[in-house]
Order: sequence, then structure tokens, then C-alpha cells
Amino acid sequence: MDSSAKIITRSLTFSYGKRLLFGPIDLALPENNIIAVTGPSGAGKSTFLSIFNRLWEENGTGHVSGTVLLRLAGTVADIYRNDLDLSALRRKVGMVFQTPNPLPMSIRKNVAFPLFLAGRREGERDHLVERALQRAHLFDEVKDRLHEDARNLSGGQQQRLCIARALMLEPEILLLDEPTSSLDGTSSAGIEALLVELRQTCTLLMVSHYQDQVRRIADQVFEMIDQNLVRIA
Ligand SMILES: Nc1ncnc2c1ncn2[C@@H]1O[C@H](COP(=O)(O)OP(=O)(O)OP(=O)(O)O)[C@@H](O)[C@H]1O
Repeated sequence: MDSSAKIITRSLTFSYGKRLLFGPIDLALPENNIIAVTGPSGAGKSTFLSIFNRLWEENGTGHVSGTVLLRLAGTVADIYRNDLDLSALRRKVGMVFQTPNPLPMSIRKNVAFPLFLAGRREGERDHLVERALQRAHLFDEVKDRLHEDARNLSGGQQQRLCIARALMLEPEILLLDEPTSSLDGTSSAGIEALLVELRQTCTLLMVSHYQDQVRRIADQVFEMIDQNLVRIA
């Protein structure tokens, strides 16, 4: 096994019923990289991302075979073993979606929400909220309106809020599904710069349709095509 890899798949396949969506896929992806996945619509890119936090299981359909290993907190774990703690996995593997999805609550409560779910004390939260907002380059814009409804923020601000929320529990891997596709050029550029910074502390696995974006920021580029994942850059 490649002991330095952060994400390893062996003979990974995914099917819906009798339909093979992709695989077998063998990968060894390094940490602190931005790894981009492109490919035609419907090829299975979003499903591929959802393998790594087991989010696809929430749909109740689909089937994974093969092995998926993640090196988390220095230890290689098979994330499909029976006794895996799914909540712990999802704390270490954060996710950001195509459309920003703030919860119907204040900016502060949105960012603090993962702490609330993790049962962290109220007293600890303000400092951590500020830090996450700083990391997402949003703090200066919202510091005077932390108690306002997060849904009043602009699209780009909402996406940075969602990134701040995803960063709250210090994930080691961040899954990003078309994180800029609902944003204008200026907001997209801000998010891209942020992702490049986050590479220092996270491994980023990102689906993107934008070839120019992928060329600008990704360390490795794969294309999901003909049921396979092929490295193209
Ligand atoms: N729960 C499900 N049951 C059956 N088929 C599904 C389910 N979820 C997704 N699919 C199918 O799997 C295929 C891959 O979907 P997926 O969203 O992963 O593709 P994608 O490459 O991300 O597409 P896009 O670029 O359009 O977002 C699609 O044909 C989709 O209809």
C-alpha cells in the first residue's frame, strides 16, 4: 500500500440495481492536494464524491464494492467496515454542495451548528465560529450581523458560510461538488483562492465542469468517462 496516500480505492465499483455506474477504480491520492473530477453530465461524479462520506447511503439505493481506505488522524481506516463510526467519519470528511445550503437560522448559528451536533459547550462556540469565518474570508463582512438570518447573504457569501461550517470540525478531507457553479465570476474567484489556501490543511476532492478553473487550481485532474476515472492532468 502507498503509505503516504490520503485516499485509496481498490477495485471500487458503484451500481444502482443492475446498472454499473463506474468502476473498477484503483486510486492513491496524496494529501494536501486539490484533486478535480470532471466529465459529462450523468457520468457519476457526484455519486463518486458521496462514496467518501457514505452520503449515497442516505438514498437507500445503490451498492459499493471494493475497498475505500482513508488515512485519518494518521491511521488508515476502511470506511466501509461494519463497525465504522459514521458520525466520526463525517466530522473528518466535510462536504460543500453546488448550491449554498444555509440553514434557516442566524449566521452564527449556521457556522456553530456542527459544534451543536457534536455536543460542544456553548461557551466554546463563539471563538471557534470567528476562527472558521476568518478562514473562509467572511468574518470582516459579517462580524456586525452575526445574528441576522444567513439566507440574506449574497450567493458568494452563503457559499463561504457553508465552507466555514464545513471547516468547523477541522476536516482532513473536503468534498466539493461544483462549489462555484451557482456563483458569479468575482465570487468564484474568491472561492478558488480560498480552496488553494485550504489545501495547506485539507485534501480537497472537487467536482468541477470548469476546465479553466480545474487547470488553475487542481494538482491532479481526472475525467469520469465510460464508467472509469482516467487521469488527464
Ligand atoms: N438514487 C438513485 N437511484 C438510481 N439512479 C441514480 C440515483 N442517484 C443518481 N442516479 C443516477 O446515477 C447517474 C449519475 O448521477 P451523478 O449525479 O452522480 O452524475 P454526475 O456526473 O454528477 O452528473 P452532473 O454533472 O449532471 O451533476 C445518473 O444517471 C443518475 O440518474
